[in-house]
Amino acid sequence: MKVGFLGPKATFTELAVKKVFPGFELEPYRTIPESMDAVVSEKVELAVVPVENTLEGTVNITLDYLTHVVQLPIVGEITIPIKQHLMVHPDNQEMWQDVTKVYSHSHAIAQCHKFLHNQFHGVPYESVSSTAAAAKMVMDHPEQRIAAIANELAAEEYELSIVQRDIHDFDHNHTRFFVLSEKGINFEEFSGSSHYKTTLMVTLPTDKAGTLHMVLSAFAWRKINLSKIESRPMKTGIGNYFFIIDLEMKLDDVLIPGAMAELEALGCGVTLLGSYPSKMV
Ligand SMILES: O=C(O)C(=O)Cc1ccccc1
Repeated sequence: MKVGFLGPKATFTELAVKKVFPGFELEPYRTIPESMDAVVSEKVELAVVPVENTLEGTVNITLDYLTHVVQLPIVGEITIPIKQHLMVHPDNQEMWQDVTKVYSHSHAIAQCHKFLHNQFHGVPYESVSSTAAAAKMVMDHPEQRIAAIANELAAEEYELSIVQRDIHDFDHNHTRFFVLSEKGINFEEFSGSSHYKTTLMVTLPTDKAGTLHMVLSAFAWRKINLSKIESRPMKTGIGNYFFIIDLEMKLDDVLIPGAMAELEALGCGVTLLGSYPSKMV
């Protein structure tokens, strides 16, 4: 089975993939949407995509592409700890404090804002497609005094020197990844986890006051725990939003279908994005 992921080699996404799919054939893609397209066009059986980080919140491109462009079932969730390190080309190791630019993925830069503000005040940073792409760029340009923020594996892969370890601003830095597949993968087998979540996409009717309150109460009186509710733009006009709601339970025959029917009776649109085991590595 082939797994698509945000490349190049040694991204955090690849780390997440390797934790639960060791020995699988890996196919790196330049962007998150390209890795999802590869599932649709059957170049890979599944894709693993970052969806939320503890420090920086939702990876908007992932949720937006999943809700607006491709319809891929979420079959699993992987959460891994994230440790960010600052790395330079070995030629520039001695003068690492004189770097003229820092490259990384926008989420990684955001996770290290305090560090960058204190240690590299005034030094510009630039976001690139992934942390590993930044590391590769530093490897390819020893003549430039640039640094990358990336993980340990990237430092090894691209033969860079880590000059500052653990530069993320808060200790509890984790990222959640979705496993997407149309192949009816049983993620419980791969992850060994039987802790399930269910994710719904809910649109509200435009003309009714208090609908969000009623949506929440449909879950509340059934004692269905919500682990996340996120609003995202419908992209149809200012103020038009839909909701992504994560429920802390497996899709059953009674409670979730009952709640979904209640939301539909309120005039909401409800789509099941997946009911899947959640693995914390
Ligand atoms: O750029 C990467 O390595 C990714 O996999 C995306 C990402 C970036 C920062 C934290 C978690 C995932």
